[in-house]
Amino acid sequence: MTVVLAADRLSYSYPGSPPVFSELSMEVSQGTALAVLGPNGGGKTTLLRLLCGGLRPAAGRIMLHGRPLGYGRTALSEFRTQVQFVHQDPDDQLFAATVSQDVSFGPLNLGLPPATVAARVTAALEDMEIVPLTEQPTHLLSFGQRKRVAIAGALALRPLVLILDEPTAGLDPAGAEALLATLRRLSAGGTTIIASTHDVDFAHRWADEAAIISRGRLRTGAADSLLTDSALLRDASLRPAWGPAVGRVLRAVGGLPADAPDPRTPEEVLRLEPGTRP
Ligand SMILES: Nc1ncnc2c1ncn2[C@@H]1O[C@H](COP(=O)(O)OP(=O)(O)OP(=O)(O)O)[C@@H](O)[C@H]1O
Repeated sequence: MTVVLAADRLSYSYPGSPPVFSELSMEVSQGTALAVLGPNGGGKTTLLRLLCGGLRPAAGRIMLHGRPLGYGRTALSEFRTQVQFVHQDPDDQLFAATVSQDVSFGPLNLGLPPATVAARVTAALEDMEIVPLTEQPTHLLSFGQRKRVAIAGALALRPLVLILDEPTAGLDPAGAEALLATLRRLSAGGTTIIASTHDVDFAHRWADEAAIISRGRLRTGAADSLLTDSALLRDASLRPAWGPAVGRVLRAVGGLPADAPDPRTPEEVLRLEPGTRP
Protein backbone atom coordinates (compact mmCIF):
# COMPACT_ATOMS: atom_id res chain seq x y z
CA MET A 1 0.00 0.00 0.00
CA THR A 2 1.22 3.54 -0.77
CA VAL A 3 2.09 5.56 2.32
CA VAL A 4 0.31 8.90 2.01
CA LEU A 5 1.13 10.58 5.32
CA ALA A 6 3.97 9.80 7.71
CA ALA A 7 5.42 11.10 10.95
CA ASP A 8 9.15 10.59 11.28
CA ARG A 9 10.62 10.74 14.82
CA LEU A 10 8.38 13.57 15.98
CA SER A 11 8.96 15.30 19.28
CA TYR A 12 6.73 17.96 20.72
CA SER A 13 6.43 19.97 23.95
CA TYR A 14 4.12 22.89 24.70
CA PRO A 15 6.09 25.91 25.93
CA GLY A 16 7.16 25.42 29.54
CA SER A 17 5.73 21.86 29.70
CA PRO A 18 7.34 18.41 29.60
CA PRO A 19 7.35 16.62 26.21
CA VAL A 20 3.97 15.21 25.11
CA PHE A 21 5.99 12.67 23.12
CA SER A 22 9.49 12.14 21.71
CA GLU A 23 10.69 10.35 18.59
CA LEU A 24 7.23 9.20 17.58
CA SER A 25 6.91 7.63 14.11
CA MET A 26 3.94 6.32 12.17
CA GLU A 27 2.79 5.74 8.59
CA VAL A 28 -0.69 5.99 7.15
CA SER A 29 -1.45 4.16 3.91
CA GLN A 30 -3.69 5.59 1.24
CA GLY A 31 -7.38 4.87 1.79
CA THR A 32 -6.87 3.72 5.40
CA ALA A 33 -9.41 4.45 8.14
CA LEU A 34 -7.19 5.07 11.18
CA ALA A 35 -8.57 5.55 14.69
CA VAL A 36 -6.35 7.36 17.23
CA LEU A 37 -7.18 6.47 20.83
CA GLY A 38 -5.78 7.14 24.26
CA PRO A 39 -6.55 8.55 27.68
CA ASN A 40 -7.39 12.20 28.40
CA GLY A 41 -4.25 14.22 27.96
CA GLY A 42 -2.55 11.32 26.15
CA GLY A 43 -1.63 13.47 23.17
CA LYS A 44 -4.26 12.61 20.52
CA THR A 45 -5.12 16.20 19.59
CA THR A 46 -1.45 17.19 19.67
CA LEU A 47 -0.58 14.34 17.29
CA LEU A 48 -3.44 15.23 14.91
CA ARG A 49 -2.42 18.89 14.91
CA LEU A 50 1.16 17.95 14.08
CA LEU A 51 -0.05 15.67 11.28
CA CYS A 52 -2.07 18.50 9.70
CA GLY A 53 0.70 21.09 10.02
CA GLY A 54 -1.18 23.06 12.70
CA LEU A 55 1.71 22.60 15.14
CA ARG A 56 5.37 22.53 14.26
CA PRO A 57 7.38 19.68 15.83
CA ALA A 58 10.39 20.48 17.98
CA ALA A 59 12.16 17.69 16.10
CA GLY A 60 11.20 15.22 13.38
CA ARG A 61 9.23 15.58 10.15
CA ILE A 62 5.77 15.16 8.69
CA MET A 63 5.82 13.74 5.18
CA LEU A 64 3.13 13.74 2.52
CA HIS A 65 3.85 11.19 -0.21
CA GLY A 66 7.45 11.09 1.00
CA ARG A 67 7.98 14.89 0.79
CA PRO A 68 8.79 16.60 4.08
CA LEU A 69 6.35 19.34 5.08
CA GLY A 70 7.84 22.84 5.11
CA TYR A 71 6.43 25.45 7.48
CA GLY A 72 6.59 28.50 5.21
CA ARG A 73 3.25 30.11 4.33
CA THR A 74 3.07 28.74 0.74
CA ALA A 75 4.15 25.22 1.64
CA LEU A 76 1.67 25.07 4.51
CA SER A 77 -1.28 26.35 2.53
CA GLU A 78 -0.53 23.88 -0.28
CA PHE A 79 -0.25 21.06 2.28
CA ARG A 80 -3.56 22.05 3.86
CA THR A 81 -5.46 21.72 0.61
CA GLN A 82 -4.45 18.06 0.71
CA VAL A 83 -4.60 17.37 4.45
CA GLN A 84 -7.66 18.85 6.11
CA PHE A 85 -8.23 19.06 9.86
CA VAL A 86 -11.69 19.21 11.43
CA HIS A 87 -11.79 20.56 14.98
CA GLN A 88 -13.57 18.74 17.78
CA ASP A 89 -15.73 21.83 18.37
CA PRO A 90 -17.35 23.04 15.12
CA ASP A 91 -17.50 26.56 16.57
CA ASP A 92 -13.70 26.67 16.32
CA GLN A 93 -14.12 26.23 12.57
CA LEU A 94 -17.37 27.75 11.30
CA PHE A 95 -17.35 31.47 10.79
CA ALA A 96 -19.53 32.39 7.78
CA ALA A 97 -23.16 33.45 8.08
CA THR A 98 -24.70 30.56 6.14
CA VAL A 99 -23.89 26.92 5.47
CA SER A 100 -23.22 27.46 1.75
CA GLN A 101 -20.94 30.44 2.45
CA ASP A 102 -18.98 28.45 4.99
CA VAL A 103 -18.54 25.36 2.82
CA SER A 104 -17.63 27.42 -0.26
CA PHE A 105 -14.93 29.43 1.56
CA GLY A 106 -12.10 26.88 1.02
CA PRO A 107 -12.68 26.28 -2.71
CA LEU A 108 -13.19 30.04 -3.34
CA ASN A 109 -9.93 30.70 -1.53
CA LEU A 110 -8.20 28.28 -3.91
CA GLY A 111 -9.32 30.55 -6.75
CA LEU A 112 -11.47 27.88 -8.39
CA PRO A 113 -14.06 29.01 -10.97
CA PRO A 114 -17.55 29.66 -9.55
CA ALA A 115 -19.11 26.63 -11.30
CA THR A 116 -16.46 24.33 -9.81
CA VAL A 117 -16.97 25.86 -6.36
CA ALA A 118 -20.73 25.35 -6.64
CA ALA A 119 -20.28 21.73 -7.74
CA ARG A 120 -17.89 21.01 -4.86
CA VAL A 121 -20.19 22.61 -2.30
CA THR A 122 -23.16 20.57 -3.55
CA ALA A 123 -21.13 17.35 -3.48
CA ALA A 124 -19.84 18.02 0.05
CA LEU A 125 -23.32 18.83 1.34
CA GLU A 126 -24.63 15.66 -0.30
CA ASP A 127 -21.80 13.60 1.23
CA MET A 128 -22.73 14.94 4.67
CA GLU A 129 -26.48 14.63 3.98
CA ILE A 130 -27.15 18.27 4.79
CA VAL A 131 -28.42 19.62 1.45
CA PRO A 132 -31.64 20.91 3.11
CA LEU A 133 -29.49 23.13 5.36
CA THR A 134 -27.73 24.87 2.44
CA GLU A 135 -29.06 28.39 3.06
CA GLN A 136 -29.50 28.07 6.84
CA PRO A 137 -27.66 30.48 9.14
CA THR A 138 -24.92 28.44 10.80
CA HIS A 139 -25.64 29.89 14.26
CA LEU A 140 -29.16 28.42 14.23
CA LEU A 141 -28.00 24.84 13.62
CA SER A 142 -27.77 22.13 16.26
CA PHE A 143 -24.33 20.99 17.47
CA GLY A 144 -24.51 17.79 15.37
CA GLN A 145 -25.57 19.77 12.28
CA ARG A 146 -22.70 22.25 12.80
CA LYS A 147 -20.33 19.31 13.07
CA ARG A 148 -21.54 18.02 9.70
CA VAL A 149 -21.11 21.48 8.16
CA ALA A 150 -17.54 21.65 9.49
CA ILE A 151 -16.74 18.27 7.90
CA ALA A 152 -18.44 19.37 4.63
CA GLY A 153 -16.17 22.46 4.60
CA ALA A 154 -13.13 20.18 4.77
CA LEU A 155 -14.51 17.82 2.10
CA ALA A 156 -15.11 20.69 -0.32
CA LEU A 157 -11.33 20.96 -0.62
CA ARG A 158 -11.24 17.32 -1.83
CA PRO A 159 -8.38 16.44 0.54
CA LEU A 160 -6.26 13.33 0.20
CA VAL A 161 -6.36 13.01 3.97
CA LEU A 162 -9.18 14.04 6.28
CA ILE A 163 -8.22 14.38 9.96
CA LEU A 164 -11.07 14.55 12.47
CA ASP A 165 -10.65 15.36 16.16
CA GLU A 166 -13.28 13.41 18.13
CA PRO A 167 -15.91 13.41 15.38
CA THR A 168 -18.48 11.52 17.49
CA ALA A 169 -18.13 13.69 20.64
CA GLY A 170 -21.44 15.38 21.35
CA LEU A 171 -23.37 13.37 18.75
CA ASP A 172 -26.40 11.29 19.75
CA PRO A 173 -26.32 7.54 18.84
CA ALA A 174 -28.20 8.13 15.57
CA GLY A 175 -25.83 11.00 14.69
CA ALA A 176 -22.79 8.83 15.44
CA GLU A 177 -24.27 6.00 13.34
CA ALA A 178 -24.91 8.37 10.43
CA LEU A 179 -21.36 9.71 10.71
CA LEU A 180 -19.97 6.19 10.65
CA ALA A 181 -21.89 5.48 7.42
CA THR A 182 -20.60 8.74 5.92
CA LEU A 183 -16.99 7.98 6.84
CA ARG A 184 -17.32 4.52 5.28
CA ARG A 185 -18.64 6.09 2.08
CA LEU A 186 -15.73 8.53 2.00
CA SER A 187 -13.24 5.70 2.56
CA ALA A 188 -14.85 3.72 -0.26
CA GLY A 189 -14.21 6.77 -2.47
CA GLY A 190 -10.48 6.60 -1.59
CA THR A 191 -10.16 9.33 1.08
CA THR A 192 -7.67 8.52 3.83
CA ILE A 193 -9.30 9.28 7.19
CA ILE A 194 -7.67 9.71 10.58
CA ALA A 195 -10.00 10.27 13.53
CA SER A 196 -9.38 10.49 17.25
CA THR A 197 -11.98 9.04 19.57
CA HIS A 198 -12.58 7.75 23.11
CA ASP A 199 -15.21 5.40 21.72
CA VAL A 200 -13.54 2.01 21.30
CA ASP A 201 -16.71 0.48 19.83
CA PHE A 202 -16.94 3.18 17.19
CA ALA A 203 -13.25 2.71 16.43
CA HIS A 204 -13.59 -1.06 16.24
CA ARG A 205 -16.54 -0.87 13.87
CA TRP A 206 -15.12 1.87 11.67
CA ALA A 207 -11.33 1.64 11.55
CA ASP A 208 -8.95 -0.64 9.65
CA GLU A 209 -5.99 0.52 11.70
CA ALA A 210 -5.62 1.86 15.22
CA ALA A 211 -3.01 4.03 16.94
CA ILE A 212 -3.04 4.08 20.73
CA ILE A 213 -1.12 6.90 22.33
CA SER A 214 -0.52 6.83 26.04
CA ARG A 215 2.22 8.18 28.31
CA GLY A 216 4.25 9.33 25.31
CA ARG A 217 4.25 5.90 23.64
CA LEU A 218 2.45 4.97 20.42
CA ARG A 219 1.23 1.51 19.43
CA THR A 220 -0.11 1.04 15.90
CA GLY A 221 -1.59 -1.97 14.17
CA ALA A 222 -4.72 -3.58 12.81
CA ALA A 223 -7.78 -2.22 14.64
CA ASP A 224 -9.12 -5.74 15.08
CA SER A 225 -6.12 -6.89 17.10
CA LEU A 226 -5.25 -3.69 19.02
CA LEU A 227 -8.83 -2.97 20.07
CA THR A 228 -9.34 -6.45 21.49
CA ASP A 229 -6.08 -6.41 23.47
CA SER A 230 -7.43 -5.95 27.01
CA ALA A 231 -4.06 -5.28 28.66
CA LEU A 232 -3.06 -2.65 26.12
CA LEU A 233 -6.47 -0.95 26.37
CA ARG A 234 -6.46 -0.98 30.17
CA ASP A 235 -2.99 0.57 30.14
CA ALA A 236 -4.43 3.42 28.02
CA SER A 237 -7.52 3.82 30.26
CA LEU A 238 -9.74 2.42 27.49
CA ARG A 239 -12.44 -0.25 27.63
CA PRO A 240 -12.25 -3.30 25.34
CA ALA A 241 -14.52 -3.14 22.32
CA TRP A 242 -18.05 -4.14 23.25
CA GLY A 243 -18.98 -6.32 20.24
CA PRO A 244 -16.17 -8.90 20.51
CA ALA A 245 -16.72 -9.16 24.30
CA VAL A 246 -20.46 -9.83 23.92
CA GLY A 247 -19.78 -12.20 21.00
CA ARG A 248 -17.33 -14.23 23.12
CA VAL A 249 -19.80 -14.59 26.00
CA LEU A 250 -22.71 -15.44 23.70
CA ARG A 251 -20.68 -18.15 21.97
CA ALA A 252 -19.62 -19.60 25.34
CA VAL A 253 -23.24 -19.95 26.44
CA GLY A 254 -24.48 -21.20 23.05
CA GLY A 255 -26.22 -17.95 22.20
CA LEU A 256 -24.26 -17.57 18.98
CA PRO A 257 -22.87 -20.19 16.53
CA ALA A 258 -19.08 -20.57 16.83
CA ASP A 259 -18.46 -19.16 13.33
CA ALA A 260 -20.94 -16.27 13.51
CA PRO A 261 -19.59 -12.71 13.44
CA ASP A 262 -19.57 -10.57 16.58
CA PRO A 263 -22.65 -8.43 17.11
CA ARG A 264 -22.02 -4.79 16.25
CA THR A 265 -24.81 -2.99 18.06
CA PRO A 266 -27.08 -3.52 21.10
CA GLU A 267 -29.98 -3.65 18.63
CA GLU A 268 -28.40 -6.69 16.95
CA VAL A 269 -28.08 -8.45 20.32
CA LEU A 270 -31.69 -7.71 21.21
CA ARG A 271 -32.79 -9.28 17.93
CA LEU A 272 -30.82 -12.49 18.56
CA GLU A 273 -32.56 -15.76 19.30
CA PRO A 274 -30.29 -18.53 20.65
CA GLY A 275 -28.37 -20.04 17.73
CA THR A 276 -29.09 -17.19 15.30
CA ARG A 277 -26.59 -14.85 13.69
CA PRO A 278 -26.26 -11.07 14.04
N1 LIG B 1 -2.10 24.65 24.41
C1 LIG B 1 -1.52 23.89 25.34
N2 LIG B 1 -0.59 24.39 26.18
C2 LIG B 1 0.04 23.63 27.10
N3 LIG B 1 -0.20 22.31 27.27
C3 LIG B 1 -1.12 21.74 26.46
C4 LIG B 1 -1.83 22.50 25.45
N4 LIG B 1 -2.67 21.66 24.81
C5 LIG B 1 -2.50 20.44 25.37
N5 LIG B 1 -1.57 20.48 26.36
C6 LIG B 1 -1.09 19.35 27.17
O1 LIG B 1 -0.55 18.37 26.29
C7 LIG B 1 -0.91 17.06 26.71
C8 LIG B 1 -1.65 16.34 25.58
O2 LIG B 1 -2.89 17.01 25.35
P1 LIG B 1 -3.84 16.61 24.15
O3 LIG B 1 -4.93 17.65 24.10
O4 LIG B 1 -3.04 16.39 22.93
O5 LIG B 1 -4.43 15.21 24.65
P2 LIG B 1 -5.70 14.39 24.19
O6 LIG B 1 -5.28 12.96 24.13
O7 LIG B 1 -6.25 14.98 22.92
O8 LIG B 1 -6.69 14.64 25.41
P3 LIG B 1 -8.30 14.57 25.53
O9 LIG B 1 -8.68 13.13 25.37
O10 LIG B 1 -8.53 15.05 26.92
O11 LIG B 1 -8.87 15.48 24.46
C9 LIG B 1 -1.76 17.24 27.97
O12 LIG B 1 -0.90 17.06 29.08
C10 LIG B 1 -2.22 18.68 27.90
O13 LIG B 1 -2.38 19.23 29.18
